[in-house]
Amino acid sequence: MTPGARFQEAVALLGAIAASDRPADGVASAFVRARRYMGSKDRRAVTSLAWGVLRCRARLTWHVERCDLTPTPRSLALAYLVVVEGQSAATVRALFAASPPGPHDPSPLTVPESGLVMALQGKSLEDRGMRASVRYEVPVWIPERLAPALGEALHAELEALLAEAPVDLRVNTLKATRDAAVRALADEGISATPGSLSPLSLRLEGRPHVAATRAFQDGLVEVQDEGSQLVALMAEVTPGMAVLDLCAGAGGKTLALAAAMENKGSLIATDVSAGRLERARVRLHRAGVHNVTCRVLDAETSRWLKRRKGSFDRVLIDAPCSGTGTWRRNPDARWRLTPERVQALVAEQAGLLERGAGLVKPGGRLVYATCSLLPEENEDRITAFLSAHPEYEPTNKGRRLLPGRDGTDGFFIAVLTRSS
Ligand SMILES: C[S@@+](CC[C@H](N)C(=O)[O-])C[C@H]1O[C@@H](n2cnc3c(N)ncnc32)[C@H](O)[C@@H]1O
Repeated sequence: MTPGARFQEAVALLGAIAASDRPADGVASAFVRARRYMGSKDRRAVTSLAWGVLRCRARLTWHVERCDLTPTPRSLALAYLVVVEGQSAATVRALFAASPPGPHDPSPLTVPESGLVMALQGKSLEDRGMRASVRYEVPVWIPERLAPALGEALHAELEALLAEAPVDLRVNTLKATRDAAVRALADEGISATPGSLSPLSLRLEGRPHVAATRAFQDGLVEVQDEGSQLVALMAEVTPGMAVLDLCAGAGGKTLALAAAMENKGSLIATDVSAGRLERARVRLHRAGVHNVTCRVLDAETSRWLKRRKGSFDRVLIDAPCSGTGTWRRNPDARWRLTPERVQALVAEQAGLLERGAGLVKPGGRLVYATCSLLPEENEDRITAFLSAHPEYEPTNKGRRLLPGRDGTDGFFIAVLTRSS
């Protein structure tokens, strides 16, 4: 494909992402699958331009609007080429110069677009005139909602959310030690160094294709953010316990809990999503886990759970949340979050805490976690829960993990012990 055609496909991909309410990576996969004429280099170029634009969409929008143009996928991509990649006006014009244009080439530059390309020459992405929400690429209501929790760290943490997340692995202690996993990865040309927060974590150099390695396929390692590993560690499960992972999803924490339990005792993994639990089953099999029962939460499972009141040593609620702590990974997720959605999530979280509370046995613990940075999903939920549940005492009222300070995704983890 010509460079112009790649530009045109990136614009089409951005349009498809904007028109869909599905996550951008899913839209992108379907987009490239439907275009067999794209080779692997074309795909990389197209998605890398589209992702680049998404990562600085608010700042590019600011620049485009200052030039009196409407921000569209095409005007934003043009602005990206000039402001972020520093392309000259002549190089940009050359993308549109195919004569005659091929079927995948872009339509000629319009006069206002040429003006935009000229006006942006030499400009940098950031500008003192941008307000915080533009500068940090977040919805306008976000900075003031995060300020009470982050205080002076607000700007540094918003900045950290703009960076790309590193690739972290958790070593599966059912199959390997951390040293053995490092050696196995090194044999496959992957360099990994121990993380500093979790004794099981490895941080990889670069972004290798982990799923293609023997170490991964043999279940020695799983991809998991170090913060996510800490959630499972803070549950302090031991072999032989009865544990419920109420919102198990695709099993990230379940896997870590099962390894800590050394495959002994009972671990029930429930979720409302059958598809996610199916993915969990595949991962549990690869990891050599055999003390887990996966159950889709339907009316029957709910009745079954009710009969298990007061019977678990640990109940983990890895709650559905805004995911604000994971924005490094999903450049478009931040633009899909609304205050109304947060409100709905808060109600779900309160409901899940109520449900989990009754299932813990006296002396057992309820572990509540989110990958959110918003106080209403975190500290506020725990305060409200504790005031309604005198039978619970905080063992840890809430530990926060922050991308800037801790180098992990943003997390909140509270551990509450049932006294009676
Ligand atoms: C943060 S994700 C869980 C991630 C998972 N624990 C992991 O480590 O991979 C939240 C999960 O909660 C599930 N969920 C949403 N509402 C639920 C409910 N009422 N009961 C149980 N699970 C629910 C979602 O389907 C989603 O998989």
